[in-house]
Amino acid sequence: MAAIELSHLTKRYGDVLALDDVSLTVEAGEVFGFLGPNGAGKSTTIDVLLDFVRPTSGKARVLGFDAQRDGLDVRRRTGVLPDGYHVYDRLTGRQHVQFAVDSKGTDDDAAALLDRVGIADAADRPAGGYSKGMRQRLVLAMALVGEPDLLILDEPSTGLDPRGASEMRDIIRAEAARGATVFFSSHILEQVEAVCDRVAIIDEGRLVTVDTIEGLRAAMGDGDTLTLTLDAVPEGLAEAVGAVDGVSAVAVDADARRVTVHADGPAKAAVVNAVGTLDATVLDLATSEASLEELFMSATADEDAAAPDDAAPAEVAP
Ligand SMILES: Nc1ncnc2c1ncn2[C@@H]1O[C@H](COP(=O)(O)OP(=O)(O)OP(=O)(O)O)[C@@H](O)[C@H]1O
Repeated sequence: MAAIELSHLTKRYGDVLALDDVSLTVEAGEVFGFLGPNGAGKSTTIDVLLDFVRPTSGKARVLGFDAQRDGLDVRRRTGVLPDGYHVYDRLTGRQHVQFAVDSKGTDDDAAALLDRVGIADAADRPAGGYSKGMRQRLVLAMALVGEPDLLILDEPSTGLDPRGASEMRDIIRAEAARGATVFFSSHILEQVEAVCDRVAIIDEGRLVTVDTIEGLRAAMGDGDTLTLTLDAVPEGLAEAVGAVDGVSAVAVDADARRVTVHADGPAKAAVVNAVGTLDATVLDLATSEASLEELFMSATADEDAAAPDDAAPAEVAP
């Protein structure tokens, strides 16, 4: 059974088309990343899944239930870390988690959950005095109550330091290992890359792509960045390298005597050969995989900006 099934989901707020005909299936047990820039429609999608917002048209099924008709059933089996959750200043961390335990009617141990998210020491302090990261951890503990079948995490790393973000990833992995489906939104790409089975990219309400990270990389084609350090920058370097088949961008840093090239696999050797025909010696050579950041920028860029111009290679930052 699919954990989440969106079919032709559309949401309008007056003139704003927040979701535009979004169809998407998340399988049970998947860790699924929902990526997109600010205002893309991520929170709106999550709000529809939880029936906080009604779609203008289209359908959402969650854990086999109609999200709009059986919202209560969905919420009973789902743990949610909402965007911008406000804690109750005067209640302690323990009271918050106990409240979630009582509301869901489970027998979870509040202290154990607070320990799991790393704030056991602060369990009996009022949450009003918690830092942003501690609040985020507290709300995560509440989301974990009752071993939910589905965890919906809206920007889960907000406010977390690197260690907190790493612990968040460990918890996501552990929840998936237990059999839960995890659906989380983010614009922090490393978070997604580190834990996700698949990723959807949404932009301006439209689903741009749904794929694995590896699939995304393969689809982008012109994968790698090649950096050559030379003994000198010869005349016509950018032109010679830019003319190589498979090169999509060239940048020359004359001061550092460095040329950075965006090229597909076979083109890399041809680039080195092209430099060899000029009056220059290659002192050093480094390649790196296209980062998810580049993939994301490329997937959400305007079509004009995304398309490399073969005739005149665009500059890329070295
Ligand atoms: N209640 C609302 N009334 C009017 N417009 C709204 C409302 N909620 C969202 N929108 C608009 O819908 C679009 C999608 O917003 P949404 O909050 O879903 O984006 P998001 O991807 O979650 O963004 P962010 O990463 O900034 O949280 C935006 O243009 C936003 O201004």
